[in-house]
Amino acid sequence: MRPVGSKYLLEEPLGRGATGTVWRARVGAPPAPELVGGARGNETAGSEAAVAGQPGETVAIKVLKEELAGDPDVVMRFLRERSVLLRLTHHNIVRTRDLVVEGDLLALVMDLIEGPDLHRYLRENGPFSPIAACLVTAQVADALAASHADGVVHRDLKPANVLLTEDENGMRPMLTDFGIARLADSPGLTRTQEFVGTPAYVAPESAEGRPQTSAVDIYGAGIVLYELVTGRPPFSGDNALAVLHQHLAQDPERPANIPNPLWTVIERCLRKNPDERPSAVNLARGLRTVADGIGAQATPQAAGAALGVGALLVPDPTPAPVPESGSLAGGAPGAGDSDPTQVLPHGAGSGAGPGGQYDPSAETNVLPQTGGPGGPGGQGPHADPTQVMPPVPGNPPQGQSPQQDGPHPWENQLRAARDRNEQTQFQPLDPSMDPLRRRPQRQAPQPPPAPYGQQGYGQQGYGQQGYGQQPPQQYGGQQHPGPRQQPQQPPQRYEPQPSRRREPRPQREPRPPREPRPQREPRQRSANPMRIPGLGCLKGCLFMIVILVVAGVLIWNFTPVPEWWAQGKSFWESARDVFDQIGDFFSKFNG
Ligand SMILES: Nc1ncnc2c1ncn2[C@@H]1O[C@H](COP(=O)(O)OP(=O)(O)OP(=O)(O)O)[C@@H](O)[C@H]1O
Repeated sequence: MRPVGSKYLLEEPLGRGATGTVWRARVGAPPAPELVGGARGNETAGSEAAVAGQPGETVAIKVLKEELAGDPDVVMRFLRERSVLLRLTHHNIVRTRDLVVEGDLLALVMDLIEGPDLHRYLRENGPFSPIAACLVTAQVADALAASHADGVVHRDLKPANVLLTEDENGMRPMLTDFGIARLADSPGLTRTQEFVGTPAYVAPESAEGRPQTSAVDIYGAGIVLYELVTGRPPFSGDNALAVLHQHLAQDPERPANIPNPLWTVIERCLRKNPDERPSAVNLARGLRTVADGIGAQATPQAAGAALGVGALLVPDPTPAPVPESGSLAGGAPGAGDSDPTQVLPHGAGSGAGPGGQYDPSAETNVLPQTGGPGGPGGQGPHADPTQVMPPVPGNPPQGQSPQQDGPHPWENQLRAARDRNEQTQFQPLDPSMDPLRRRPQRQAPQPPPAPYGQQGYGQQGYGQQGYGQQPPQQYGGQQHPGPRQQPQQPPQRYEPQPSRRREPRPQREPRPPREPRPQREPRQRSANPMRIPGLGCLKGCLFMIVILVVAGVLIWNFTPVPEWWAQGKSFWESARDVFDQIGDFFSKFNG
């Protein structure tokens, strides 16, 4: 096990994304009291306290990729975002417990969520019923409302970033990866042309490089909602550029099974103009109204309210702005038109018609060439637009940014944060056990999903035939039969099942708390504890004097110096004599 920070031990990788690897980890023994004191002394001003975990408690730790951790801008953002992320607590947000800076390692410590993510759940269980989709997305919107109120925009909302856990009310979606898009959005990284993003969920303004606000998250929520009811995102294409272009220019196709009120919500969220999208609060309210009104058992009033949901979907008059809006595709206006990350022409905005004017070959310096399936970023005819874009090959060396030339403005904070974490109690570590040396493998492809009823989250869960038909009590105790349900079935709750994502493992014994180490005697330099100031220097002087005396005696006895001295010759005359004698010697020898 590898220690991270002063108190975390990485155990096993849970998965890897574009920005780093998530590990299951354990809180280790608390650091010695004097170290804790030292740590507090170094805490950066104004930062929130990290969540103190219990020894043995399991957590999830996202270790950011090296190229992120090596970028001074990312480190700067990491430090700046610390208090924001630690403050962000909500029922539907995965809590960030700590941010660790240790040497070149940056890591986010989070609560460990045992359930699958929504992407995996969808793949294994198929689409949700409209009611279930509304209720899940409403909770995601709750999380967004809380974060937007705090000025935090997620910017990478997608099913893979919604983890599913369960509580006494049933399954609970929890939004994770807050702030990660912001960290990855470093000028240094975008300059090296690494595109970090997921084309299927990118809002038009992000794709086009316009300023972004919290409305990008509403767009992402609209895509997620669409995907929950249909099983696929609305826009797909041969390559990422084609997908991005559809976000800009194409309206989503309406599937047959979507009730009118639900389509109203989706259509509003997917408006190209961010100012026309509802606020997160209104989205949550609208979705619950729709869920109440579209079931077979809905009252006439609820059905009427659902039909009028459009009136509820009022846009946010003051959307939270995305600071330093370096976009996925290009710089915000004013941010520098020469931004090499520009991929889509500014002119190809919402007004651009299908088949618009943009020439993919002209703006591929960020997006990978669509050279073919399997090629970097070339996603082929069956490309999955939900995949994170791979980095472009042939990038210049990572982590170069202008700030690297001079001292970074956040250097002091960085040093303080590193000091704070550098009291790690290192334990002897078998290299073969070091999880950071073993590159975590992608999880093996899962077997095709078993039929409903045999799955962990299947029939009794949130799936197409589960949650949607028998929503849990928390939603007013009413049943909301969706179009695909059989209303006669007794209400079913989501039963906790072992996650299909990870093999069940034997319960570990909690480690007994470590014995306090015996206090060590302070180190002494000599047997004599009394220190005489200047003694070291005096010893050196005496030693030099002895050497000079010995050298003098040797020169006097074994060289002709005393002779020269007696004859009163100068140094140069003596030296000339010596050379003459040597010359005579050799001429005699030759003769
Ligand atoms: N707090 C957590 N608890 C348990 N598992 C988690 C947690 N956070 C992430 N995971 C899992 O770790 C895996 C990788 O997560 P990560 O966020 O890195 O992936 P991603 O969202 O696909 O990528 P990225 O957001 O970097 O583009 C996912 O399968 C996710 O389900």
